[in-house]
Amino acid sequence: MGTTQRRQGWEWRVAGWTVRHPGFVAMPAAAAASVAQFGPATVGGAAAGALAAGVGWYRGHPESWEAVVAPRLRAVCRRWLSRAYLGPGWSRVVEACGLVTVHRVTGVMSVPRIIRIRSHSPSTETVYVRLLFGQTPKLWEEAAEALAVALRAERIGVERVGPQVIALIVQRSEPFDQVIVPPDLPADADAASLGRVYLGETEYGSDWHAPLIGQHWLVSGATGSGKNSVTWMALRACAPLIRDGLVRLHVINPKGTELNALTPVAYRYAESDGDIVEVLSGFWEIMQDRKKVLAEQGRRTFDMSHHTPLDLLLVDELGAVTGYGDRSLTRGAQAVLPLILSQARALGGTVIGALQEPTKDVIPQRDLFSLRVCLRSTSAGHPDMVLGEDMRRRGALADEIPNEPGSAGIGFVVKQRSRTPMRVRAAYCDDTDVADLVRVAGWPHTELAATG
Ligand SMILES: Nc1ncnc2c1ncn2[C@@H]1O[C@H](COP(=O)(O)OP(=O)(O)OP(=O)(O)O)[C@@H](O)[C@H]1O
Repeated sequence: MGTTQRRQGWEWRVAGWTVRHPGFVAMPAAAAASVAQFGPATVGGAAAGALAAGVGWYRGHPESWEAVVAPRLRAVCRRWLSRAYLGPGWSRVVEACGLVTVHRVTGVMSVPRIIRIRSHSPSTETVYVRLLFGQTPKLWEEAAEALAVALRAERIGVERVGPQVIALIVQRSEPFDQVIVPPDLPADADAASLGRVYLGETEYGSDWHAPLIGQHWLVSGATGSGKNSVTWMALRACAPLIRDGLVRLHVINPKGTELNALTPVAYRYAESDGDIVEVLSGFWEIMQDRKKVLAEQGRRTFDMSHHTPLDLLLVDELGAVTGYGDRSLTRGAQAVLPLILSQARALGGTVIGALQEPTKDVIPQRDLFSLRVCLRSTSAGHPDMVLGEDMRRRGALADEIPNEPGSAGIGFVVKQRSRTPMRVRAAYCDDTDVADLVRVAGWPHTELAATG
């Protein structure tokens, strides 16, 4: 086929645009047809009625308006009123960031097309883009910082959506400007759901949930980043189950701070090196016994019951326990912790570990933690270390979360399906909430609480 320097005719380009955006033709056409059919007064009356209904909805039921209408309205405004996403503006942005291609012979510039925009929260929008022939998602990941400057965004994450399609997560401002208040404690064991524990909110304005049963969680963050808020939210979900003996807490608290509030409700509690090794070994023995019980019962999966409760191991300062603590401690911990992490999930053992400095030697078997949360970190290498390779480049800028009290509890997790980082904020339990939790979880058999 020959090569020409002529561009495609404008009428073809207009026709293509119209096919891609049928609403722009269909809506005026429908309005004109309605006026012709029913007369301007009837159509005007219907439009005024619809407007009044919209205003009524906006004023009368803000929650459903925010959930249903606001994201759509925001998306339309961003798409068609923001100059950055309109034809020439978007071309300028992607050209400046080196994301266009230029035909070798004709010199015609091809611009990646915006397929659609979604805006689930006022601070964040998701821009779906069709890649040009020869482009890779990685190219866009590498240009993310330049794109953020060009679009005047705080952060841009790049998510692979499908063949030739990526989503740019454009964070315009901090989505979390308020402390998130935890929901009420579950009234009884039936109301507690460990398959879907409420942890806080996501940058899209939706609730952040994670399963606890059959999982291990890892929370990493610099000092003062709010690591314990994730642990407290897990414990809130468990409170009535702890009271009823369906969940048992094994608490390892080398720093001796904050988690010591759990002493009255812990099944086992340890602060000193010797006690820590003993609690870890005891936990592993329980798991081995559980293996026998399940085998005797001919069961392959664990069901929470009084006979086989969920054993929840909380390890504050995992780094000290596995890495930089006294040798007798780290050697003892390393003898059993990898076994616990690899085998306990199916046996009704769950681990929640918190650490400050995520390095290879202090995170034992990172991939065995199914939920990994990276709160504010002190190094650009930490997000990848905790969340997985390339996560910082895809937008998990945990090292850029400001070091100030207003940012505590904010961090990143990885969306399971798309392997993309998502900004989240954990709800915050203050001292009164912790006291309530301990009161509700108050276990009648505290005399069994062992070490510590
Ligand atoms: N989820 C949250 N939302 C809002 N503020 C929070 C949240 N979590 C903690 N904070 C605030 O941040 C402060 C520090 O939190 P916290 O001590 O739990 O951090 P940390 O990561 O456990 O620190 P360290 O490693 O030093 O123990 C708390 O006193 C509280 O005021």
